[in-house]
Amino acid sequence: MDINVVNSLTYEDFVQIFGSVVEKCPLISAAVWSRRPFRDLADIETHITEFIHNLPDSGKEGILRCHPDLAGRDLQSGTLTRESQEEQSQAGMDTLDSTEILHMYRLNAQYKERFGFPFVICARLNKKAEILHQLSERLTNDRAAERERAIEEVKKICSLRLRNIVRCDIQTKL
Ligand SMILES: NC(=O)NC1NC(=O)NC1=O
Repeated sequence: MDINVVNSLTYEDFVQIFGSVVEKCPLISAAVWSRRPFRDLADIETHITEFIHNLPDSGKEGILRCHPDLAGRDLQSGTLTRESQEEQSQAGMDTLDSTEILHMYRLNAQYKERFGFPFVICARLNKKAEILHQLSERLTNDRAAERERAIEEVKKICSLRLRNIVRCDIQTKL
């Protein structure tokens, strides 16, 4: 989709199309719509990032809680969003054997117990081994550092989801 087309979308259409760029948080695109006209994809991304940055810690943690576990119950029962399903399968989360699923489940539970929100990582930029490594390593962070770390991952997920929607001429490194 061209940026001029994005700028001409009604509020309803914009939220319909961009509502999932941050998992289960259509409120963010609803808020960002009022910042039109956008110069380009990077401009939309900047407004989303700003919105998230300005949230209180409870709001940031709320965003994290909207994310499904990696290789969790939603994946097993086929109730992930389309975006999350694609991302988790790209990272090989849908082909784990039962030992790996159990390992992941235990680490996810430990992480949630420690921080009060689920472990979030950009699955499209990481393979199985790296995800497990990060999950163990990030468990040792303190809560504030980990909240910020996880929000950085949300931004990467969002950036890749946006690029699936809006035509982008410039390749920036994530
Ligand atoms: N928990 C978690 O990281 N979930 C996700 N990561 C990602 O790239 N898509 C997701 O749904």
